[in-house]
Amino acid sequence: MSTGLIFDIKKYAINDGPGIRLTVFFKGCNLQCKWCHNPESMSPKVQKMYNVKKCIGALSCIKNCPNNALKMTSEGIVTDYTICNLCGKCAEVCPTKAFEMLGSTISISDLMQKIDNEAIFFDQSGGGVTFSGGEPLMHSTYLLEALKECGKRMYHRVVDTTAFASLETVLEVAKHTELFLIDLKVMDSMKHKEFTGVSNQKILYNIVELAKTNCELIFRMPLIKGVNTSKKNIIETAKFMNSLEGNRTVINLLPYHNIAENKYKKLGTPNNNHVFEAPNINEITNIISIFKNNGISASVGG
Ligand SMILES: C[S@@+](CC[C@H](N)C(=O)[O-])C[C@H]1O[C@@H](n2cnc3c(N)ncnc32)[C@H](O)[C@@H]1O
Ligand code: SF4
Ligand code: SF4
Repeated sequence: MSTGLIFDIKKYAINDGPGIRLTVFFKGCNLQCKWCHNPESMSPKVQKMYNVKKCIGALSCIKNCPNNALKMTSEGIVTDYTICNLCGKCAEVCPTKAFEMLGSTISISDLMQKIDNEAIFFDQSGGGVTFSGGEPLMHSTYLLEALKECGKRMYHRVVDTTAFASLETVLEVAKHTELFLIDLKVMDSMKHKEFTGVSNQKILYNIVELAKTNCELIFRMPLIKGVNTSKKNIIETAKFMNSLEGNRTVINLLPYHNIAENKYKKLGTPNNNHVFEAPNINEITNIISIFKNNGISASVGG
């Protein structure tokens, strides 16, 4: 049985598909979006987060570190990552959880136990399980095992993905998924590469093929001023959606927010000095009507 690196499991999620859901967040992403609100999901390795505001100077972390990797400074505890082996012993003893380890492996049977515990909410609300991240398709062996187990129990399955994987993987996962949530981040491939680290050619090709299956597809677009809010990009997005097989005409708009600002600081990775902005309400209304005029039903949220 495989194991997956997971950084969070969120109960009672209501924005990751229909009904009340349990969302499993994988750690590791093959895109590196400059606006990502889950920076703790980007690295495929276990990480350590330090919140200086929670640190009361108990120093139990320093005493418990087997490698002498911690030092008290005027700016709080500093880790020497050349000797820290991410064993987590500092986080274990920290009384205020100023240190937090990000990412742990979990067996399929343990994961299924957590999912089964929430099943009562799925039945009552028309919900189910969502696999998100990070990028779930980076963990395809584990993901497929989990999807198959959920399928045996008739749980509704959503995969929240970039579709940046081999077509073979995407189509195999599609056999065990009811609904895909997929971003159309920006249609211009150079811009896509500039802001996410990869071109969108493979993504768009995979979506064309995915649309030929019976899976439901809901598109999402993080709305970021100056990146993807131009009339040209909205029309190109609508044109692409209209070219797909099946009725693929729904897009959820997610206005940019910077709730992750603090997380970037705690991870010690300031967000590349990029300052992003969401469009204002008038601009969003205009985007929705451009979509509408081009046959696409767009709304905020989801
Ligand atoms: C964190 S991603 C995980 C799934 C997958 N990696 C993806 O990008 O589609 C989940 C959703 O959050 C959105 N998102 C990420 N950062 C955001 C931000 N700062 N503001 C608004 N939406 C954001 C993404 O566009 C995506 O629709
Ligand atoms: S993770 Fe382990 S090695 Fe690293 S600072 Fe904490 S206790 Fe020391
Ligand atoms: S693809 Fe998704 S998880 Fe990965 S960096 Fe972009 S928004 Fe974050």
